[in-house]
Amino acid sequence: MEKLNSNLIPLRTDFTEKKDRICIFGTGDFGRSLGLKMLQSGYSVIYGSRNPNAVSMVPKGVEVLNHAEAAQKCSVIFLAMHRNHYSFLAELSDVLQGKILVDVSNNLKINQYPESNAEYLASILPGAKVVKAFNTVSAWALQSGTLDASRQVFVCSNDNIAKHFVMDIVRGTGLTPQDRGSLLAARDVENYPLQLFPMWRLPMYICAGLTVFVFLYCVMTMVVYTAIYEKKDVSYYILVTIPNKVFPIVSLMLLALVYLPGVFAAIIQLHRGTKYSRFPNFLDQWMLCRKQLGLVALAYAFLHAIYTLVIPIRYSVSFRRNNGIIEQIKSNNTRPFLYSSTWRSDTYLAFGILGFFFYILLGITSLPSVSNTVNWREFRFVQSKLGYLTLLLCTAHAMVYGWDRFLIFSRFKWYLPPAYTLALIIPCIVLIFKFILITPCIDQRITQIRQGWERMSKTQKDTHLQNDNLAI
Ligand SMILES: NC(=O)C1=CN([C@@H]2O[C@H](COP(=O)(O)OP(=O)(O)OC[C@H]3O[C@@H](n4cnc5c(N)ncnc54)[C@H](OP(=O)(O)O)[C@@H]3O)[C@@H](O)[C@H]2O)C=CC1
Ligand SMILES: [Cu+2]
Repeated sequence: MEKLNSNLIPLRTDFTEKKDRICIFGTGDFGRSLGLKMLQSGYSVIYGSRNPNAVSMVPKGVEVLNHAEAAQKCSVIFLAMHRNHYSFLAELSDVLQGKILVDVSNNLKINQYPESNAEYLASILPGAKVVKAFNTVSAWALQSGTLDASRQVFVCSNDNIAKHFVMDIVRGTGLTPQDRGSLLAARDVENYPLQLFPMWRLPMYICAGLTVFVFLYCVMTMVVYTAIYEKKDVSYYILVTIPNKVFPIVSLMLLALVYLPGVFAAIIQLHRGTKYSRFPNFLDQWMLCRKQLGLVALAYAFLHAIYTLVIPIRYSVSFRRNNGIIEQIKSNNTRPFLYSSTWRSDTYLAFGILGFFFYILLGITSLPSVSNTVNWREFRFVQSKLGYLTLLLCTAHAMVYGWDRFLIFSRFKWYLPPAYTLALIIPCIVLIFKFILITPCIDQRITQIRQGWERMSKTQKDTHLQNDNLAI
């Protein structure tokens, strides 16, 4: 304790100039914007530049000195320059000894260098306290004050005190610091601004692939087939009828794909008899993007609902309806009221509405602001139990809608089933396996595996049995 205090106290007194003086090396875009922001937030700013006398455009009222002079006056120095210029800092190692150096740099490509810029800086100046921060906010955002994107600033360093000091500066400028740990995290922090929706990429590819496939399949089975074999032109299906098949079909497939990896994982665990082994890489990736898959599925379900609502106002539909009435009048023959059709249409509509309702509920609970208000068990209950219920209702909705058009009743050839029968394959697999997995003996086995039963000692097993109610 004694030793710890003697280490900490002198350091803290070193940096008592909080809200006082901050040094920025580099008078480029970022250096100028950061300086302005610091001034507005109540800090005084000194710039370190190669040509102190030739510098223009820096905020009014700031001092511009050469690097060594500027560094001497401050204990915190922001390096607003590119990594390839860091080498000259080695000459300043004496004056930078013990100072906090904030590395704000970004690269042009992900993993451009073998080590992160911050670690590289720390290797050039072993005597300085390197902190990675501010690289996730743009110069433009700092200057305009409209931080449209994230206000979060990731901060990491091997020196805890220096890190917390910089986190206070971040707070002082109205931004939100997020502690990312040691400099080992710097590589991820540097890659972060270069990423473009990394978690959305796989779901988007899957969604685009399925959409194109189902669309072409529908065009072939509905438009081309009818044109060739029935000599009828129904190409107008392409704008509403076919999209209103593609959206629900792909939505149902995607929702099933959210739950399929869970089934695979359970089967793998059952097969291996332990949960202490890694899943194949593809399954890991798949598990990680389930939320995004679910949200795309929800968006498609929305489109399906909207497309369905416009059906009555379509010309082709009202024409057929009116024509039907005229036919009946002309032939003086009233069609009978079909109870089976009433039941069928009401059933699939009811399943559809309830399925859509739970779909939306699932989407809402995945929003961070909502999921923060429920505990882990509640979240799991909603996402898993309600998720399967949604899948069940939506699958039932599709089955009842098209049951008479199923494979064997299809007017198409057996090798060209209607697209929605294809769509039912994955949901049915998931639901059947889920049903098998929740049967008591298999469920118990999975719970044992998840609790690492085999690896436990007798006493551990006893405690587990006592705590059984708490088990997942
Ligand atoms: N622009 C942005 O939106 C963001 C930038 N960053 C990072 O901030 C850093 C600076 O970016 P930015 O301001 O846009 O870049 P600029 O090219 O606009 O400015 C870089 C500054 O570095 C200094 N410099 C240039 N060459 C040398 C050298 N050979 N030796 C020493 N100093 C040199 C110069 O300052 P002087 O002439 O005064 O010496 C120059 O103005 C980069 O690492 C970038 O990745 C991070 C987040 C956002
Ligand atoms: Cu539907």
